Amino acid sequence: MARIMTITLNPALDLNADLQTLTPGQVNRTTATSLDAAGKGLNVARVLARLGHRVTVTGLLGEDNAAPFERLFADAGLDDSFVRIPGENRINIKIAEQGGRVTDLNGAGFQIPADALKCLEFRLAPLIPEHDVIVIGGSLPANMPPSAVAELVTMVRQAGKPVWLDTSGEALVHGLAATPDAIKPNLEELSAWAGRALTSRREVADVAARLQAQGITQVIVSLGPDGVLWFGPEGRYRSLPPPVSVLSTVCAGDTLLAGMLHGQLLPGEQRNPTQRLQFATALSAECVRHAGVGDPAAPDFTTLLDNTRVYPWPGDNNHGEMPL
Ligand SMILES: Nc1ncnc2c1ncn2[C@@H]1O[C@H](COP(=O)(O)OP(=O)(O)O)[C@@H](O)[C@H]1O
Ligand SMILES: O=P(O)(O)OC[C@H]1O[C@](O)(COP(=O)(O)O)[C@@H](O)[C@@H]1O
Repeated sequence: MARIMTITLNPALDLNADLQTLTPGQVNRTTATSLDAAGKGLNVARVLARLGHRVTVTGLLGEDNAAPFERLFADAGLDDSFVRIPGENRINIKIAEQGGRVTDLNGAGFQIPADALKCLEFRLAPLIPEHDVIVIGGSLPANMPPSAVAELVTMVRQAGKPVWLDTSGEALVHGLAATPDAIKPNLEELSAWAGRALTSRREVADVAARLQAQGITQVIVSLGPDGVLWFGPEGRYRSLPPPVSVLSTVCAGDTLLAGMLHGQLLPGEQRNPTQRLQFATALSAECVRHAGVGDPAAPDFTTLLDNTRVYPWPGDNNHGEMPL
């Protein structure tokens, strides 16, 4: 199995609260709550570790409430290379209603010391060559300039290693300019980058083609319950997960990215694109049935897999005009 390093610049404790229906401005009673160490790079790392990979987790970690993160590293078997900084990691609130709607309240994160990025780069320099792929995931701390993402993407590329990026907003704008190997925006994030709402497959395909022409080999666009549009080196594919009963969609995107990266790392003879997308999509559908990341060991995972559809999507017909 591969060695992967994930970078989380702004980790979070996810306060997951489940309830029937949220009534703003009222006292609401939850049916379940949990506080979990999270953040995009960490969630990706958890899935990859479950899939048998050796994973190093790094980034910046606030030392005042580091304990739940350190417990996760130990429990999930993740190699901890986080740079500790003064202060607290943020708390992100995730309100999951019975109907499947999730409301996210994501914090801005800690203020980082002036030398934090340099310290991290110093930590990363010897680690990057030891890993097969680097994943950069999530937002940036409030006072970190978005150009930091471009700096990190460039650092990995210059070391000759592939880099996968999952972020949003200005950090995505800067990160894309540095040409990562793969990205996994959802439709909203890609639309924000494109500067307009993308409402048809053709519009998404046009944006993906621009990114691929720039050198971003894989553009994985997630569409929530409508699955995935994948623009990769082997062609274009569309996947559709089976209907599942949704408890919380938090971590679905991170699970999808981890599943796609796992497929990429399989030995050559197992790297069938249809099966890889099918696996990653089914794993992300598994994820939304409960809190936390997707579980490939779920007892009915094979059924989910069998019921996940993947369609090659040739460019020479009018499918591009289809709504998403
Ligand atoms: N309601 C759902 N039912 C089944 N699968 C889902 C559902 N929501 C998300 N997924 C799966 O998880 C993937 C990622 O979800 P999405 O919400 O698009 O990402 P993000 O969490 O990054 O916004 C989707 O592409 C899909 O495969
Ligand atoms: O860094 P950001 O963009 O605020 O996102 C962090 C949040 O995203 C998550 O990683 C979940 O992401 P996905 O739902 O996209 O998989 C949460 O665990 C975390 O609270």
